[in-house]
Amino acid sequence: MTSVVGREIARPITPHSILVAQLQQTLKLAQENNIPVEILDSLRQGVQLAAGLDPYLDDYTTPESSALTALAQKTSIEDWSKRFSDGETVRQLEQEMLSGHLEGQTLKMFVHITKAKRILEVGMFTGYSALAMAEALPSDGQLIGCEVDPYVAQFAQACFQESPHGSKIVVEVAPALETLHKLAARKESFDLIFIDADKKEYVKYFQTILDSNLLTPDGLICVDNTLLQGQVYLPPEQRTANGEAIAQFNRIVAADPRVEQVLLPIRDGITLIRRVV
Ligand SMILES: C[S@@+](CC[C@H](N)C(=O)[O-])C[C@H]1O[C@@H](n2cnc3c(N)ncnc32)[C@H](O)[C@@H]1O
Repeated sequence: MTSVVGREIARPITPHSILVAQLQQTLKLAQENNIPVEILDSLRQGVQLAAGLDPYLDDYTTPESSALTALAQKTSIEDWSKRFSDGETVRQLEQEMLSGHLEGQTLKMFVHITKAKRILEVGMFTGYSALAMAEALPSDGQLIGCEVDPYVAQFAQACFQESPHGSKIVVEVAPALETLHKLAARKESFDLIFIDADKKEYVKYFQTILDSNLLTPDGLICVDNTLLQGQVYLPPEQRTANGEAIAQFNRIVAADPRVEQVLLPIRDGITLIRRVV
């Protein structure tokens, strides 16, 4: 489990972990008040069922490599707020951005299943998902990672050097849309594309990828955070700007006749998209 190593425990940022925290708070309130024992028992069972899921998924998913554990640990002890206030990062980054064990192993499995040789990652942060996917690439495979922040790109590259798979990763430091257009102009294409950068630009990434043939004919697009903490199905007035952007992205993908998609409730939601026409 990568979310609890290091200096600080990551705050809940998935619909399920937010639900667990909410249920635990409700149970605490119920215990402090004069609640009938049947209601308390029922609530306790609900908390047990919900709180046991994520640790169980972690326990029965293949462990991450030692290089990934080290990367996650290094990410969790970094003082991201200070890096931002000191002007070292161009935006406020946070350890919760790192996808982690379950999602990393899921992506790695997709690379094995699709036999991808060329991967594009849009939004790399400290490189956890990039390295997880690179571990599944053949020795002549390549992953291009798009990252806008030079500090975190360098942080990731230092971690890649500690892994025998790091040499498969090439980092492009620039706004992702610029990199997508540059790659399209060079007629490059990818078997697997992982989208995980600016939520407000997801629609543009998706449309650029399809319109510019950046995806190979049998290629797979994986999109992260498509549940956005549950905001996409909560009442619209409870959505942040990112929640609204993802709700709109999901509607646009669902209405696009060029693709078929499935939204998996893994972590904060991963949508798999393939081109059909
Ligand atoms: C959620 S994090 C990526 C997490 C990473 N994929 C992982 O699984 O550990 C998003 C990253 O996208 C980067 N980003 C945000 N907007 C971007 C843009 N327009 N172009 C490139 N990178 C961007 C951020 O700097 C951040 O590092």
